[in-house]
Amino acid sequence: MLNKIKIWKNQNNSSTLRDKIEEIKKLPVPEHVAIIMDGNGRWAKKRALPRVAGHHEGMKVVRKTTMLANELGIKTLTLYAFSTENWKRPKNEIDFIMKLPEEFLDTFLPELVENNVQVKMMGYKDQLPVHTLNAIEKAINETKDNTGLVLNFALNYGSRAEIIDAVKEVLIDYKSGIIDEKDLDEETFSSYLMTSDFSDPDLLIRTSGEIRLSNFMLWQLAYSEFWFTDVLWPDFREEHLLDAIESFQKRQRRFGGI
Ligand SMILES: CCc1cc(N2CCCCCC2)n2ncc(-c3ccc(F)cc3)c2n1
Repeated sequence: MLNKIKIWKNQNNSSTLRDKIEEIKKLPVPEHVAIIMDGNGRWAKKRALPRVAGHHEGMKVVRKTTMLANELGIKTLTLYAFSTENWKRPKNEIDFIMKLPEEFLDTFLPELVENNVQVKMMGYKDQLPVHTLNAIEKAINETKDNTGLVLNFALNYGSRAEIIDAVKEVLIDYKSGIIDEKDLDEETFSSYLMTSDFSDPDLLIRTSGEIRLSNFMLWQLAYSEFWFTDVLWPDFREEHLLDAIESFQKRQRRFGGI
């Protein structure tokens, strides 16, 4: 009997989820969604597991979130996977995290290719382990002609460093006569950032109840809608992404106007 109830509930949940997806698809979805995937360590701690168990569980959620974002027609999904500040963590945790891209791609790259997903990365590559970078660059190369969702991983990324480096590049171009001060506007400055190929995020999602940006896309998020949830990233499910997008669709964005 209990088994039959579980089957009925699962069937019911999946039809509810399917209904909600169809409802969401009737209205414009955010073109660019950015997610700060927070709460992995706390998820593990709640279960008396090592922190790395939370990161591993969080990796599985990346796949399901990516597949749903692709199905909804979202153009770009940027995931904050490792910040420039994360190097302060214990070495064993960093070593584990730096193996996750290989594990993820070994398992899911065929599915990403099959679903027309394009993998990209933004961040400071020089400090990443070679094995991590090789795996990511292989995926970038194998998906470069795909035209579906752009899955953009922010790895060893820090927004203030990104802005400082952009200013340095502007100064170099100014001294070389490539640009003049009258040329420098928001659009021109944006072209010097790591996100020059992307539109600004329309929606930022942050999990685990933290309400701060943590040095993530500070320039690019100027006009983005924010959606915060107490849900820990390893517990983030399709319905949470749908809730965030439904909230976005109900908001009227004014970009400073009335
Ligand atoms: C190297 C930092 C890191 C951390 C991480 N975590 C740990 C923290 C956040 C939660 C998700 C799991 N994941 N999960 C997938 C990737 C990944 C990155 C690039 C790529 F091409 C394919 C997969 C990943 N990368």
